[in-house]
Amino acid sequence: MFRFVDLSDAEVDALEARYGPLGASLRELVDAAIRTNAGDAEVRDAVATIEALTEKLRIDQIEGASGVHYNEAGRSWSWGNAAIGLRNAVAPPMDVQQSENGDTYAEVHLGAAYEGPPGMVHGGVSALLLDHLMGVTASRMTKVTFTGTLTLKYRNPLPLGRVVLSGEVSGEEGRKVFVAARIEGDQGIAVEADGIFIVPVWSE
Ligand SMILES: CCCCCCCC/C=C\CCCCCCCC(=O)SCCNC(=O)CCNC(=O)[C@H](O)C(C)(C)COP(=O)(O)OP(=O)(O)OC[C@H]1O[C@@H](n2cnc3c(N)ncnc32)[C@H](O)[C@@H]1OP(=O)(O)O
Repeated sequence: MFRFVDLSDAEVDALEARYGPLGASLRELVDAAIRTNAGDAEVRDAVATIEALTEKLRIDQIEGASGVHYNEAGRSWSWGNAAIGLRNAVAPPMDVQQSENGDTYAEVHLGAAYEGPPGMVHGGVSALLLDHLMGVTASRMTKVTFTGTLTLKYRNPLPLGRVVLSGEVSGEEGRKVFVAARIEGDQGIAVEADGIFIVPVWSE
């Protein structure tokens, strides 16, 4: 489930330098596909080019999904993750910063690919990003935690653009870690979240 890989941090950096630009250019492609006004011929040509690229990448593939990896130094990476995956065009990708006291913070730009109501961030996208940031907050990247219960209050619409997430542990009780978090845009707090994250019995 969490796979140990015998790679140094420098080797992981080199792989990220190879695949990071691939994810970034795919995100550009997604945005361009949503916003293009190109005509029939241009779009047909684009489809053929994309299909050729897909075939090129299919030549050598892993079995199944990307998984969550960690190395000797305690670094963890999950390049397919829906919220933070470097190689996943679906992921913004969010970069979660953790301060020494464990509080978390992330600044994310959400463009056209994350729209729900017109010009606003999709509520499920807010939930996705909060869930992940809160999972990191609960785990402190030192223990496995799964989302048990997530409660969200959508207080105000969240315009597309720059958003800021923050979270902190609000309590602990046995294998339960309580986390509070929020997401805000330029007009203030849009979503408030409370979560109960559980250290699964099998991970102890
Ligand atoms: C090798 C080490 C490497 C470490 C490196 C770390 C790297 C970290 C990497 C990445 C950071 C994290 C980023 C992740 C972010 C994404 C988060 C997600 O999307 S998670 C996916 C969605 N969630 C699920 O799929 C859960 C599905 N449910 C389950 O698997 C189980 O139900 C689970 C684990 C939640 C509980 O199972 P039980 O058997 O362990 O727990 P029981 O013994 O029943 O309960 C323990 C206590 O928890 C409460 N509890 C149980 N389930 C609860 C729930 N759903 N809500 C609230 N409380 C619950 C119970 O009432 C009990 O509390 P009482 O001790 O009696 O006070």
